[in-house]
Amino acid sequence: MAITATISVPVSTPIHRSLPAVNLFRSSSSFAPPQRTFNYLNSRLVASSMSTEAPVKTTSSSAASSLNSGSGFLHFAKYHGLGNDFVLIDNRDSSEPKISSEKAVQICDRNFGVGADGVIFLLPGINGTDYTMRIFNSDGSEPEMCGNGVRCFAKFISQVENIHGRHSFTIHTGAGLIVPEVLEDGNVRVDMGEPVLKASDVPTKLPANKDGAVVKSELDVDGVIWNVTCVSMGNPHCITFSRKGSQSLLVDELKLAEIGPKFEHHEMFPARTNTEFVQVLFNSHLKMRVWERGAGATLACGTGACALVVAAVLEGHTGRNCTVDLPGGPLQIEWREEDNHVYMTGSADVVYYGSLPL
Ligand SMILES: N[C@@H](CCC[C@H](N)C(=O)O)C(=O)O
Repeated sequence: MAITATISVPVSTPIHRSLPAVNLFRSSSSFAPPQRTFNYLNSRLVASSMSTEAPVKTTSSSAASSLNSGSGFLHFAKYHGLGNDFVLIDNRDSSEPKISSEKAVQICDRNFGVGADGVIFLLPGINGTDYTMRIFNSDGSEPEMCGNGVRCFAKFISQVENIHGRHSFTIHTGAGLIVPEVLEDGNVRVDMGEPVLKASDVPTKLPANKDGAVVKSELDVDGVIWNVTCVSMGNPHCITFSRKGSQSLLVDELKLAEIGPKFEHHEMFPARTNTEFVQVLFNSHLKMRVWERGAGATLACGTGACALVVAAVLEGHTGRNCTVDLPGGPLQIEWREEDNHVYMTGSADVVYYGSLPL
């Protein structure tokens, strides 16, 4: 596939190159502040009562108005959350993604495409939510959720809807209701809902303990026994802090590309799995490397960081409030006792705007 792209870089004097003439990032006249009451069908998550300050919506945005579209072009924004990078597509005018999973694979290709860990679609909300998020991994598979992706998604909505100040949205995802809040400092705090520990729901075939969970169980990967805990944040995660009989992992020494795929495709994980290799630095500070289902080694995984803090608490390594160092930077994760929800706070940044011939 030949991909040619036009890009606009978000600097103070934007570079605008030959973009055709219809505003892609249309200012939505139907915008209303995020709703707080809705009838949501997926009961895994409960609506957050996060308070927000009134967002400010202005009439124009230089970044948004720099993106003009014409027929035959796919316009996108490239974002990253700690180096976990995504192509975001404004899909508010349709409930079906504008491009196929095959096209997403081509776009994600780092040599022949734009290059990304996934493609994310901003779709109309359903079940009373403000918006729907769908995502294709770089291999074309569709995961239920993406933590770094949802922070990028929130910043993307702020941009296309031209909202400033502190504000939050309700997002329908394959993992249920997710509530990101864009903070004054530009970081995004996300109510990621409750972790799922029941083995069959993660899903994993590993034998469960009396509570139905897989905590510090043994997993044989090509003759090496790893101690693993399995957690779903809507998508499946296998977390390991050590091999059997050895001390805490030194994650920088792992040959991730060699061992990651063996976890991902292990017969104990019928829906494949994301795997987090974790080193305990202190009782509130962890370091991780990740091998993602459908995307391989990435610089960060938000759902993975949430899942590994849950695993760290269950295994007795840390308290419920941790800093997680990922290859691309830190995330602050809290597994709150009062509501059993996991909260993730971190950055999300636009890289550039572009357009591709369809
Ligand atoms: N990078 C993401 C997770 C994306 C989905 C994952 N590859 C899967 O298939 O479950 C994150 O930040 O959570």
